[in-house]
Amino acid sequence: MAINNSIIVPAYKEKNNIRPLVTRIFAGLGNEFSKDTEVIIVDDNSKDGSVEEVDALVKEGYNVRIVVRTTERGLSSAVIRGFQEAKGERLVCMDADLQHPPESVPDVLNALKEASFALGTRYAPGVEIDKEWGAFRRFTSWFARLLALPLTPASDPMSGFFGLQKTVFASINTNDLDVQGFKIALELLVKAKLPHGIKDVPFSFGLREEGESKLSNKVIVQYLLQLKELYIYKFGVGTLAAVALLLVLVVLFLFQYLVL
Ligand SMILES: Nc1nc2c(ncn2[C@@H]2O[C@H](COP(=O)(O)OP(=O)(O)O[C@H]3O[C@H](CO)[C@@H](O)[C@H](O)[C@@H]3O)[C@@H](O)[C@H]2O)c(=O)[nH]1
Ligand SMILES: [Mg+2]
Repeated sequence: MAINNSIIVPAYKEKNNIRPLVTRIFAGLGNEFSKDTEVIIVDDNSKDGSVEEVDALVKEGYNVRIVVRTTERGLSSAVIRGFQEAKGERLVCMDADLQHPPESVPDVLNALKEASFALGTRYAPGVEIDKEWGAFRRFTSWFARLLALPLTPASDPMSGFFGLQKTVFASINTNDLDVQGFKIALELLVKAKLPHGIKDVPFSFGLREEGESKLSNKVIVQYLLQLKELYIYKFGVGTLAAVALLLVLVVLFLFQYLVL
């Protein structure tokens, strides 16, 4: 049967999460989607048994494959690679560590029946947000969203759980995308043409139980640099404004070193 849906999972040292992730995705897909969906794991040479785990799942009949990159690293570029490998007309991106509920994948696929972009959002009525987060993490998350507000009206542009139509992805020149860092959804929301708009898919961001987060200070700096690029891309900001923005970014950079 032809594949209509591709679930792309960037993964680095996620061996223990791969089995529960893949089995829960397919269990959640139900009759409508399970036959025409593939899962593509894009692994950056973890060498932790992830390849063997995927081989075992393939033998059990799951439509999953793993792309191992040996010369590149990084979440966003891994997602782009997965989109390029995908056979489906509907593309979904989600993390390997089960923080994005596999059972919500059908909601993303259903949203893509109408919308160009389906955005998993942690900021919607009735959604539980990050119960374990302290005040400072909540503040930085809120502030990071505030900085992105002039770029996109999307409710959660920092989300790593989203979907888009293959035609939307095909209309972008991937060389125009900044693939440093974690925020590939933001990049796509600003640069892609979305003729049928964005549909929110509320979800509760779970806790990582296996493995470790790869979020680092470097990722925060990459986000700030990405914002600067996107402001210039969108507004063609003049020199003065760009310098002002840079100053803000430098202050923020120092701020997170002083406070963290
Ligand atoms: N291939 C590859 N995968 C990576 C890399 N770095 C991280 N990943 C994978 O990307 C996913 C997210 O990484 P985490 O380390 O779990 O990130 P996080 O701090 O939980 O961040 C998540 O939440 C953010 C919102 O708070 C999101 O903005 C972000 O995109 C991500 O979904 C995981 O599946 C992880 O294995 C990399 O260099 N290469
Ligand atoms: Mg995580």
